[in-house]
Amino acid sequence: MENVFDYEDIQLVPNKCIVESRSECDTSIQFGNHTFRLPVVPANMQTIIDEKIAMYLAENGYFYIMHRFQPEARKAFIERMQEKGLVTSISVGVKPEEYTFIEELKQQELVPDYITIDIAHGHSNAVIRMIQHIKTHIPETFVIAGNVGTPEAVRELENAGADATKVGIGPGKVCITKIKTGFGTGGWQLAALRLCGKAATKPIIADGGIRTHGDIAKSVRFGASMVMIGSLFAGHDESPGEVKEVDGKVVKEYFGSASEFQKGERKNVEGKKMFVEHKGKLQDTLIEMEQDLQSAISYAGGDTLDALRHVDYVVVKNSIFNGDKVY
Ligand SMILES: NC(=O)C1=CN([C@@H]2O[C@H](COP(=O)(O)OP(=O)(O)OC[C@H]3O[C@@H](n4cnc5c(N)ncnc54)[C@H](OP(=O)(O)O)[C@@H]3O)[C@@H](O)[C@H]2O)C=CC1
Ligand SMILES: Nc1nc2c(ncn2[C@@H]2O[C@H](COP(=O)(O)O)[C@@H](O)[C@H]2O)c(=O)[nH]1
Repeated sequence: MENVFDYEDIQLVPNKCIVESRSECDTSIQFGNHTFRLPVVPANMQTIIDEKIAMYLAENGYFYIMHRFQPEARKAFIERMQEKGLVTSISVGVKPEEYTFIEELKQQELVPDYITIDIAHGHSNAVIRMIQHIKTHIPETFVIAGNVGTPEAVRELENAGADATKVGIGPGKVCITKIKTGFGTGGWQLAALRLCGKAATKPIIADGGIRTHGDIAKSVRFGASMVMIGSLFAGHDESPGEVKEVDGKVVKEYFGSASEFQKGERKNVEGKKMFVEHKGKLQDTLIEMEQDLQSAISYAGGDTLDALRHVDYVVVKNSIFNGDKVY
């Protein structure tokens, strides 16, 4: 495979600025039937999102995807969001009970705006069958299918009816898939995104491996409509998860959805737990992301996200931080 690189190997090349202030740059994105403030979505993981955060995000114009690890809570969640006129966005798996769940959503008029099929190895007949099941029973729902790491998988899931595909096998901060199986896009996630983006005819979500806000701009440059982020959203005041003090510093837990902490057993474990430094308010991070992305758009020489999609780039293998550890 040629042209393999990751986020830290790439720098985007600036164009002449067309705005007087970065605040003129518009970071909004249309995704499905809705427009969101940022092309960013917190990962659908139990230590990243809960109902309170989902509501905050929806009320403030951000996209969200609720996780699927409290399956029995999903209907009441949809109901509460619908009562408030908010976007509804949930996750499902592929086990037999999930088929019944989809049928019940239809019968009980609890059709969500977005459903994400959240599976480790999304290039599979199990995911194709679930896409088709959702599209048969609730065709109006926007279906995000994943995760995948190849152009073939993107095409196959799109052909099965997916409205968007999620790209990233193993680049995540708490991922150990690459170590346990030897497979994935870890270390070349941005190049995999580029290949998938070229094959896609519908939106793609870049998932995993985002370590700096600049990586969001790079993801958009290489084809992402939306960027899913876990670790940068972990550790906030609002983040679910255990808090503790280590060496006088407050830290919060962040664990993988395929970790034994999530699964409750040590079987097919492909995720780990770590503690991240406490980061303050989620709102402050979202605002900083928006400002950094506005700045990126200004360097791209435009005033909307589209400007980022056409900028030139250079490969500066492992050198953009000049040896500094910035994250
Ligand atoms: N983005 C990523 O790189 C990764 C993400 N994850 C996250 O971990 C969570 C758990 O994922 P997952 O294990 O798929 O969910 P589930 O535990 O719900 O498994 C879903 C179904 O797929 C089967 N399955 C899982 N992996 C494979 C595989 N490699 N080959 C064949 N069948 C498989 C499972 O059977 P059985 O368990 O019996 O094999 C099960 O029937 C998800 O939230 C996922 O996003 C996990 C790993 C990688
Ligand atoms: N291989 C695994 N990947 C996982 C697991 N739990 C979540 N994930 C993926 O990571 C991203 C978040 O990545 P980050 O670099 O932003 O922290 C998340 O969206 C999932 O796709 C897991 O247990 N194993």
